[in-house]
Parts: sequence; C-alpha cells; structure tokens
Amino acid sequence: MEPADAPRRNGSFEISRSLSTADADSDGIHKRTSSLKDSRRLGSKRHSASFRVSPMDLIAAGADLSEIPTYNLHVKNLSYKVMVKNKGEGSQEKTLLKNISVDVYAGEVQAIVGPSGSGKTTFLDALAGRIARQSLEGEIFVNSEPINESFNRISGYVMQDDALFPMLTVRETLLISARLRLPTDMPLKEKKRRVELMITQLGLQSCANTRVGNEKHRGVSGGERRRVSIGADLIHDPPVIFLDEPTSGLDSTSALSVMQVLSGMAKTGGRTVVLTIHQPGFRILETINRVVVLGRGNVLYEGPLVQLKLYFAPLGKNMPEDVNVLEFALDIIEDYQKSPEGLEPLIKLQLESRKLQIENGERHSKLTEGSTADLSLSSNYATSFLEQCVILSGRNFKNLLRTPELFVSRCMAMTLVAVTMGTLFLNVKVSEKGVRQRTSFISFTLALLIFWSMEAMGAFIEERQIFIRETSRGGYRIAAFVVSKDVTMLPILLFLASLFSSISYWLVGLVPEAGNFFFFLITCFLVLCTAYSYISFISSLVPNFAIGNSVCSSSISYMFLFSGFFIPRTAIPKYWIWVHYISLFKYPYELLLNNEFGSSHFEDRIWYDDVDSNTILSSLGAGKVHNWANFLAMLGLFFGYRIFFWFSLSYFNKSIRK
Ligand SMILES: Nc1ncnc2c1ncn2[C@@H]1O[C@H](COP(=O)(O)OP(=O)(O)OP(=O)(O)O)[C@@H](O)[C@H]1O
Repeated sequence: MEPADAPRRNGSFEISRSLSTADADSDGIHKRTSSLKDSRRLGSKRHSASFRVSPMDLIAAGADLSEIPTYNLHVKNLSYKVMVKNKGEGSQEKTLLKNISVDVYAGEVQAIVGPSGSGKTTFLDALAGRIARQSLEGEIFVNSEPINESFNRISGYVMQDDALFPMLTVRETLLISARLRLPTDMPLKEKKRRVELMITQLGLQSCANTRVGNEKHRGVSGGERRRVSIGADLIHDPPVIFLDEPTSGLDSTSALSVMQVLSGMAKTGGRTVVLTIHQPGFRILETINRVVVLGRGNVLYEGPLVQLKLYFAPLGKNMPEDVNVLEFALDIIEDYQKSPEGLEPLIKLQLESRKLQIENGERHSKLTEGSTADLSLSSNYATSFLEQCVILSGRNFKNLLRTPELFVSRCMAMTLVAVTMGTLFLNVKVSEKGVRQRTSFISFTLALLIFWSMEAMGAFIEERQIFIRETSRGGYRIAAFVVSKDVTMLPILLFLASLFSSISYWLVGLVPEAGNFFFFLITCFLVLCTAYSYISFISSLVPNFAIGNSVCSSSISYMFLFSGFFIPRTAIPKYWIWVHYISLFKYPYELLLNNEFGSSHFEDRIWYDDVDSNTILSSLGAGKVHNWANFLAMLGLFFGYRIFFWFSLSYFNKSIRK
C-alpha cells in the first residue's frame, strides 16, 4: 500500500475514479486537473482504479510544462537474435540488433534512420515493447525504472499500414477510437472536442465527413488516410509515441505536415516521439531533434541531428555545403559497407564518442532530470468490458448498414438455395422414395448451410490487421471483440435461418405442424451458429484466405462424411468414431430426422412394406435421440469454438515478435 500522502507517484498523475466521476461535466478537464492539483497539495487518498491524465488535459487546464510528466528512455546494451532456417544447413543464429545503447529524451523527435534492412523497424519494435521481453538481451529503462507491461498504457504505436474500416468517415473513425481509448468517465462532449482538435491538428477538416475508403471503395487520399491512422492511434494522447515510417507513401507537403504535427506534440506537451524514416527532405529535417543511425543492426551515430554534420570529420569525411545531412551519412555508411573493412570504423567511432559523453556526465544527468515513470497503472483499459462491447457492436452494425449489398446478396443466396432445395424435393410422399427424399433433403440442407457459412471466412481475415492494430496497445479486450461479433452476427443468422426454413420447409412438405416447423428453424439457426463459430476459429489460425478456404472445406467435407448420412454410426470403425462426435453435422442431422420421423404426425405410420417410423429412425442411427442432449451438444460446439477463437486471438494474433 502506498502512503496516503503520495498521490503523485513516480511522476505520473493519478486521480481517482470517484474524483473524476464527480468532474464529469462539460468543464471536466479543468475540474479534473484542479482536483488533481488539490489532491496533490492536500494529499488525498489513493484509489485502486486510476487512469492517466494526458499532456493535452494538463495543457488545456493551464498546467505549466514542468508539471507534465515526461518519459525518457534509456537503452543499455540491447541485442536481439533470431534463429533463421537455412536450406539444408539447419538453423543459424542471426543478430538483428547488436549491443545497442541509446538515450531517447522527452520533448524531442528522435528519428531512427539507416539503409534498408539496417534494423530500424526491429529497433523501434524493441523499444515499443513489440518484441517479447525474454527474446531481448540488455535493458530498457523508462526514466529510472525498467520497462514493463504497463508501458503500453503510456505509449502509442502507429503502424506503417493504415488498417482502418473503409466504410466509416474520418470523424467516425476518430470518435470510435476516442470512445474506446479515453476514460469512461470523460464526458462524450469532451471526447468529441478531442476529436475535433485532432482533426484540426492533422489538417483533416476538409475530409472529416468523407469515408476512409480503400482499393475497392473510393475515399480519402493516401496522405489523409495516413493522418487518420496517426490520429486514431494517438487520440488518447500518450506521452510516448512510436511511429513506423509515418511519412511513407506521402507527398512532400503531407509528409511535412505530419512531421510538424509530431514535432509540435513533442515540444508543447513534453511528449517523447520516436519514429523510423527514410531519407527525409530538407524541411522535414527541421522537425527532427535527434537521430539514431543504424547499419546492419549496429548504432553508427546517436545524438543531435545538428552535430551529425561534423561527426564523420575524424574519418576524413567532411560534409559539403547544401547537402542533406542524412543523405550524406547514409552515403558514408554505404561506402563503408562495400569496403573490405566494413562498418568497423564507424562502430568504433560511435563507441568512443559515447564513452566520452558518459565521462563528461552529459547523458546520465539528462536522463534523470525528467520525472520518474509511472508503470503501475491499475487498469489496462480505459473503458469497461460492457462499454467496449457496445462501441464495437455499434461499429459492426454501422459497417453492415454501409454495405447493404453484402446483406442483400446473402439473402438472395439463401433464397436461391431454399428455392432450389424446395423444388428439387417438392411435395415429398409417404413412401420408400419419400423416406429417401426426406433424408437427402435433411443432409443436403445441412451441407449447404455449413458450406455456405464459409463466406464468413473473408470477413475476419480482412479485419485482422485492424484488430491487431487496435488491441496491440490495449484498445479493448479480446473478449469484447468476440462478443460484439456475436451481437452483430446472431440476429443476421436467425433472419437467414428463418428465410431458408420458411421457403424450403413448406415447399418440400415436411411435417405440416407449426411446432415441427419452428424446431426445424431453430435447428437451422444453430447449424449456422456452430458453422460460423467453427469458421471464425479457423480464420483466426490461418495466414490467408486461400489456406483458410482449403482447411475449412477439407475439414467440413470430412465431418460430412462422418455425419451418419453416408455411413450409419454403428458402421463407423471405432478408431474414426471421434470424428462423428465432433462433426458439425451429427447433432442437427439426428435432430431433424427425429423431428420428421419421430413426430407425432407420423406415429405408427407405415411408410412402405411393414417399415414404420421407428424402424426408419433406428436404421438411420437416430433411434435413441434425446433432443435436448443434441441441442446442448450444438450449443457446446458453438461456445467451444468461440472460446478457441478467443484463445487463438489472444495468443496467435498479436503483433508481438518472439
Ligand atoms: N524474424 C526475422 N527473421 C530473420 N530475419 C529478420 C527477421 N525480422 C527482420 N529480419 C531481418 O532483419 C533486418 C532488419 O529488418 P528491419 O525490418 O528492422 O529493417 P529496416 O531497417 O526497417 O528495413 P526497411 O527500411 O527496408 O524497412 C533485415 O535484414 C530483415 O530481413
């Protein structure tokens, strides 16, 4: 327990939920910050649930810069090795980062530069906690504390790819991000104000109501999309910001405006900005304070950009006038890389220069000047599970409404299937042929519904990058994502099951009783649910649509083979019987057979010769079906695959490298 008189802890401000709830009005920030100041002065009690007050809040409340928590990063002897498989030679160790020691200061823009393949992204990932800690050698400190998992809460990461929903507008995208990432008790009005501020800061006013778009749907320009990505990831105003090539793919004007925004964030809010960049132009150079120059995983220079000009002079490399200093540095690296001595002279020069700076006490004093980091925030998410479910479900529905053609095509496909099946088995009779037709109708209905569900595969695979981007920095709980998908999909599946059943059931002429019809409908609904659950699980495991398609179609064909339709359960060899029990077909097949031949409508009915309904059910392996047991088994399959889906999302769909 922390002493009651220590409300400001390790340099980050914490305020209690009770305080902030009381502040939840239009003047929220001012009140919250003054409460914060009061609580610091008076020494209020520490509460268990807490969240960070962002630099933006503090600046808006008129706090001076010295009151804003700042975070310096200190990297000491960091190395990262991976095992690489060589054809025929087994595995070999490859060092991607070699003994890197670097300091990153708050209030500055630090650029990581170097030739292609020099390790820029790898180093950025290591700093941002996107490489498993146990895979890294060396240490990373946030001010004086070793980095830990809570660092994700105070840092934001902007990926190189713009993974955004194309059907949402720029303003909607930012607002959803704000609602997910800003504290629950911040008034919606304030969140909207933040969004408008971000739109202005990023120069997105003219396209705020334009859809983001993608290759298929026209939307904002590439440069604007890049800025929306940055806005969505930084809307919660993290004090430490990592960006992987924020200017890639942008024209020079857009690139400059992005860099100016980032430079402004660093200067005015004391934020720490670290980014990778490829050959920036002259004007962009003005927005960069410090650089880390990498070559083959080694640090070749680290320090203020302005000093780079003279840095290589001891090696006889003097920079001519009017030359881009980074291009000059990269040319030198290229020359050394090609020379027989390699990068050794540059590595040596850097080590000596760093040693000198440490001896002069420059680095150490600077690093400890800042406040100490708060890496123990109690909650990993800004919003509650329920709120996340509501926001994500709302977004799913919005996406569905914006793509009505998708829903209409699903309905049309289902109608077509229902009419085809209905007319193929039109008005079945009570006869030997009628028995065959009914069992065929039931099994092919199941096959069509389950194979048809494979269209769900593309949806998750397309969305996966967005999911990874949003969850990598604690945007929401994975369980909230799973639940929100169900909230959106289950009503649609119920509608489709009703559409299919209403058409095909009466055309075929199955038991003409309302109870049996609804039993049929519910079973079809559960079939769609279990198939959707299974297919989403597979789609979370596979790298792409083609592999997913092949895994799903082969596994479902297998399950169909062991459904009991082609080979009755009693005839399936013991060593294969497990496939029968996990088959998506078995339980609904038995249920629908029982609904038809076990119904009171056909009780004691002789179908042909002396064959009655019971004999038919027994011969089909559905003689002792307990409807509730089969329903429970289907629910078990649905929830089981949902849990596997969640598990797979938690462990295999992370952006963390091993
Ligand atoms: N998991 C891995 N296994 C093997 N090699 C890897 C792995 N990840 C990265 N590399 C290699 O490490 C080197 C550095 O990669 P990284 O992506 O960090 O470079 P970069 O400087 O960002 O390149 P670019 O500027 O082209 O994006 C490259 O040679 C890359 O092929």
